[in-house]
Amino acid sequence: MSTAAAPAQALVSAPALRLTGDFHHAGRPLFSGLDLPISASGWTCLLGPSGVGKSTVLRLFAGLDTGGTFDGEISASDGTPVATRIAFMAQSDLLAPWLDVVGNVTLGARLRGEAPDLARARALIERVGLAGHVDKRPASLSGGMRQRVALARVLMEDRPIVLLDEPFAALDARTRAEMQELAFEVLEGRTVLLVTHDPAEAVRLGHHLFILAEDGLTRVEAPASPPIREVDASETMEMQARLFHALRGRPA
Ligand SMILES: Nc1ncnc2c1ncn2[C@@H]1O[C@H](COP(=O)(O)OP(=O)(O)OP(=O)(O)O)[C@@H](O)[C@H]1O
Repeated sequence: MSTAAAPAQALVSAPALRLTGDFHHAGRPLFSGLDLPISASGWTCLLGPSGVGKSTVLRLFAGLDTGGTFDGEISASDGTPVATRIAFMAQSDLLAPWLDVVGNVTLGARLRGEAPDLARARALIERVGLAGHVDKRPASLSGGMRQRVALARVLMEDRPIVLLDEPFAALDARTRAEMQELAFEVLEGRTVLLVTHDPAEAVRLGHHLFILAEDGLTRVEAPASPPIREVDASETMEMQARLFHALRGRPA
């Protein structure tokens, strides 16, 4: 097993989270009376139509600007602040164009004034399949390669709470499956909130599944077997079909 699979340090326990409340953009409600529980030390997947507010939910957890007004509460089961314990991978890769792959993967440590763990960074870069590209800048990488740099960067952070906004969306099918497996392995024990449009991905990775729609939040029962699940297992495929129907507004 690669060294990248192991946490950089002993994991501080990962809390459960909860977001409750209302959110408005320019006086218009985006969601009202939302109550989203995120279980400790597992993967919660959030699906739903474009523009319904999934990224906004992630940004609220991360304490980032949303351009709107939130009237509610974000809490952790251990009673300590959430935003300072988060690693966040946004929908756009947000790579620094002047840094090479190693520089981008170790950016968090550098910004905090810490010495980056270069061995761990290089191991993660190898695990995301970019060992031959360490000296390249983002402009000379494909979209899928840039997304893998951003994935390595968020895995490098080794935080108890990890927010992922469509982290595998730019990847081809094979690489996507491999990166799902890598993320699931490296993030073992973390509290993970994954936003995805892909029912197959949600069913493969999720301990808990939610659909956020214009009329509110719906919990969809995940398969009984624990993730990470085989793509072609019958219960995975059956659940994927049910989730797909639920996303189309039909009974799950
Ligand atoms: N900074 C902003 N200022 C004004 N409106 C915004 C801002 N950011 C998002 N919105 C609006 O808020 C709504 C929710 O956006 P959000 O990105 O959270 O949706 P989403 O469910 O993640 O969508 P997608 O699946 O397409 O990524 C959208 O209608 C969007 O137009």
